[in-house]
Amino acid sequence: METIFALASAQGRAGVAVIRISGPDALYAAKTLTHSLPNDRVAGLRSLFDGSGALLDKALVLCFAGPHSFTGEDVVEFHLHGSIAVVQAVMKELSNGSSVRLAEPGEFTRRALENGRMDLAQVEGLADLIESETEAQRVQALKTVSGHLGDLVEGWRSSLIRSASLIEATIDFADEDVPVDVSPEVRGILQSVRDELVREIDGSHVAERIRLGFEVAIIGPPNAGKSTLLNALAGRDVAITSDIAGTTRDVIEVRMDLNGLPVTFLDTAGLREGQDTVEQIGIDRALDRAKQADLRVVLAEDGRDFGLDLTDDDIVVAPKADLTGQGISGLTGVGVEGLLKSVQTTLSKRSSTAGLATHERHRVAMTETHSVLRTVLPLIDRGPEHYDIAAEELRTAVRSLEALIGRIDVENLLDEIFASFCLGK
Ligand SMILES: Nc1nc2c(ncn2[C@@H]2O[C@H](COP(=O)(O)OP(=O)(O)OP(=O)(O)O)[C@@H](O)[C@H]2O)c(=O)[nH]1
Ligand SMILES: [K+]
Ligand SMILES: [Mg+2]
Repeated sequence: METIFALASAQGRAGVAVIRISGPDALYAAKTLTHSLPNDRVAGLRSLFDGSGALLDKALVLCFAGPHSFTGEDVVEFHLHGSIAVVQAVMKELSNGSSVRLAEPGEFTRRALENGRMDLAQVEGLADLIESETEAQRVQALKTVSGHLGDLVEGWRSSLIRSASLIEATIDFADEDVPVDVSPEVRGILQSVRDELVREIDGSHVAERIRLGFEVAIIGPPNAGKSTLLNALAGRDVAITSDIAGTTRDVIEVRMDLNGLPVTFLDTAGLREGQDTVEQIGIDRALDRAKQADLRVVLAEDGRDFGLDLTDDDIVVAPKADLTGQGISGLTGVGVEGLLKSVQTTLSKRSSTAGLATHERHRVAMTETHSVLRTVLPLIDRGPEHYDIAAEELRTAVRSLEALIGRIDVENLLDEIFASFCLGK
């Protein structure tokens, strides 16, 4: 195993910059610069020297002997002065050593996974935590990093293995006069796994929205004031507004943090019979995005739904309240605060149903498992002559769950997952 190093903190000027070294030669490589190392897990101030004995920086040095480290290997961290030149000098000195090389993006985490320090869902959670921009995203990602999903899946996995073993034992003793009837126990176990799967599959949709952000589409007829409203929501001039009907054509997105919830507001083309091809394309896009959005804000007086099958949660509000005395006005700001409140209330109510699974990959694996259980449960009811095939099906489901937490079939997933990691993680 090669020893790797990388800047673990962000590029550029900062109070502190952290360089991390991991691998069998980590302690040796660090000692080449510091001449002496502090005790394991105790921070020590050290001078760092280059090969000719010139001072590179004074740094806080931390050693973590494997396997009790992030990667599971020997790890050393240099907490340097956060200067571009200092980081460059120390990186250069490390590169000069023959025993270490620069890490690839995500390589530290990859080693943590390979050494069993994290499961695959935790790795995804870590990537999400690094990406997190709002409070709800932080809280959710931290839950994933803590391994709650892995624990749940491990529980399902052992339940399925136990069920398979129970029915396999019955097959082996099928010749005996009075084989024990395992079906009540197996049925009980499988039903409870099935119910938990349903709950988690349901909850994964909202969890995924929290991870990626909710979308709220502003729609309505031309000149209703949609772009003006978007600008008021954003607090800056994002979209072009004018008294010309059909001003907006592309969908314009503004990301916001609504009291911890990640929400993207979409300004869209005014809905009418398009006057030209380009406007019509914009209108088609508007309808498309409005359909896919988590919530719609309809800026219209007459309660038209534009063929969108509005839900109870969708908000219909009259425009230009300053002229009519009711509704909302992007121009004066009347009702804008209230709109943000009701969007937030609706989405945070929805968020409370979020489950532990946060990625489509999780949902696919759980759905596969669920569909196996739907096949297996009737087989159990139909009696021991069907146990053979039931046990085989259960083994398939076990493999889906193992793939979810990365016990098997990880290789093809890793590159994709780690592609999103930054250098030094
Ligand atoms: N009095 C008043 N005028 C408004 C209000 N909101 C927008 N307007 C005006 O209405 C006109 C249209 O506003 P836009 O924001 O461009 O309307 P839009 O719905 O985005 O229009 P399209 O993009 O063409 O569909 C502009 O002249 C705005 O200044 C409002 O709350 N009150
Ligand atoms: K307009
Ligand atoms: Mg507009």
